[in-house]
Amino acid sequence: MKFFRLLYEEAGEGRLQLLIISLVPGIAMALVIAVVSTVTDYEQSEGLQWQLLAFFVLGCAVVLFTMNRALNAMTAIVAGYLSRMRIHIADQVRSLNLSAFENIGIVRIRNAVGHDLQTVEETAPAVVGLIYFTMQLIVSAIYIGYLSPTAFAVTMVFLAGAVYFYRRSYADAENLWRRASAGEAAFHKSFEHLLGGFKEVKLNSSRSEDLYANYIVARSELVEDLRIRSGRRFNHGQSISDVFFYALMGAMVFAIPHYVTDLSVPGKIITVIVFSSGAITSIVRTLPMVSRANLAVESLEALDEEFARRVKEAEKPVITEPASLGSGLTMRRLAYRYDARDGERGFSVGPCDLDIDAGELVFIVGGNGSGKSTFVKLMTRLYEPSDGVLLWDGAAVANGNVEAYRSLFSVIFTDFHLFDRLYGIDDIDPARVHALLKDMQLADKVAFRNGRFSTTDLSTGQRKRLAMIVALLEERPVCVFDEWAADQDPDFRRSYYEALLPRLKAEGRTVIAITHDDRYFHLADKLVWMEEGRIVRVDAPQRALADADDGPPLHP
Ligand SMILES: Nc1ncnc2c1ncn2[C@@H]1O[C@H](COP(=O)(O)OP(=O)(O)OP(=O)(O)O)[C@@H](O)[C@H]1O
Repeated sequence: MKFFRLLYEEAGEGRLQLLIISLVPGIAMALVIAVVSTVTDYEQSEGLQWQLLAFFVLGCAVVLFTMNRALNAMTAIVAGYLSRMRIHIADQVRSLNLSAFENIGIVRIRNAVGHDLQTVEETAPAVVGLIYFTMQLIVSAIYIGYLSPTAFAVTMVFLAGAVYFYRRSYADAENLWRRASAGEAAFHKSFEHLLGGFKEVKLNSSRSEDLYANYIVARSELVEDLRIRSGRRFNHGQSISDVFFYALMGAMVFAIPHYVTDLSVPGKIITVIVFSSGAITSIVRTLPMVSRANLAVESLEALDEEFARRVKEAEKPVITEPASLGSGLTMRRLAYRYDARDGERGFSVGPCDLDIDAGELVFIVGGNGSGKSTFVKLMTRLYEPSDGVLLWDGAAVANGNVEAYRSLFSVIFTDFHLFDRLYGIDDIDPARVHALLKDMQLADKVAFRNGRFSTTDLSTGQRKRLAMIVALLEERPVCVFDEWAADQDPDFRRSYYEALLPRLKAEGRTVIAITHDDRYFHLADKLVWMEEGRIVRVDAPQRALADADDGPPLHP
């Protein structure tokens, strides 16, 4: 079982010690039960049996002490595993390239960090109990064998029957639980739509009803049905093992006395079996938990394998020196294709040929869905090209320099994320931040204290202005803005095109902006037209204007 293997591996050097302190309480408890069972031999005339009392007290003390140690050790192991896995998953996620991240999906990663790790954490202490009760049963069985080989043989036959039938039910139950887990993932997807699309759902009652009734309720009920069926199979297994158990008791009371000479033996055996019933019940209750933890470990391992397949060593984040752009960027037959989904071919961008000179102001324009954002993700090397070359100052962007290359860019995507603090930007001059807040007309809304903004609860346009402040503070040589002005009022929009972008250019930065604002197209050094994923034309409006100022063009 993967779950046990995981605990074994996580225990590391201390695994032998853990095994011993997990085995000891079960053995000690079985010995205590053996002492208790001798009550049938009790003779009042013999007085208090000091030896047995001492044995009893010592046994109980050993159980308490070693059980406590075993539980503490298991807690430490599992806490270490949890922390290590969380850190590992975060590290793997930041090492993925964007397409790998999109293909794995946020829901799956959240499920691993939340549900799967939590299941492992909750189940691990139960394993100590499982070992304890199993040992108790084994030693009790040996004790029964010592009292009467016949009774031992009968016990083993009944026990084998119970285990056989329980395992059959258990396998069915586990399959049903596996299907329930898959259904659970589908349910969470629908539920994410309810949370993420709360406003849209609130405003549209038929959407609300459809999402609720046909997806959330339907998927939840499917999971409910599978869980009930799975639970029933588990319970069925438990009931059958109980039948064997009662039959065993019956055999001890009504049959075994005919085969033993010492009539105190059946009484002792029954005492042991009665105690064992508690152990069997606990084991039977723990097994479904272990089964769920096993599925959780399977899913964590599958995710980890996917990470291993997709994380490219060369893409692992490394702290790089601030990069600079000397001559510019060159793209030759650069291409990218999204993976096919549901039998549909993925959208492709390219092959694209483009030169962006350092210090240029470049506008990328084109209809919706023409591939502008995808092209920018490819150019910034968030997506790995499926074909072609990308040159940075004449040198190919390849495995060794991709991290450094990415550090050229400050990007504001349309679906940008505002962080709670300025991660990775040291030595910030608060006066500079304050001046930028004033420039962006946010000074009365947002303050900058202790390295963080006082709030990010702002309007869409204001949030974008705050994102712009962060981008400017990064002081990267290339700024990329994806339809930044789309949510700004006309004044801000004008000052973005007529003041901010030219200022960035004047500072020597290269600016690449995706835009639909044709009234400002003339400001660009290069106007890159995209259609259906391809660059169909590149204009040079500023050069055209300069040429017009210099007199009539040579080739009208
Ligand atoms: N994460 C994704 N996975 C698969 N396909 C995608 C993904 N994102 C975009 N696409 C595909 O790429 C096409 C181009 O999308 P893209 O966002 O690049 O266009 P755009 O020109 O920026 O559009 P807009 O002007 O509307 O922002 C889309 O029509 C879609 O089919």
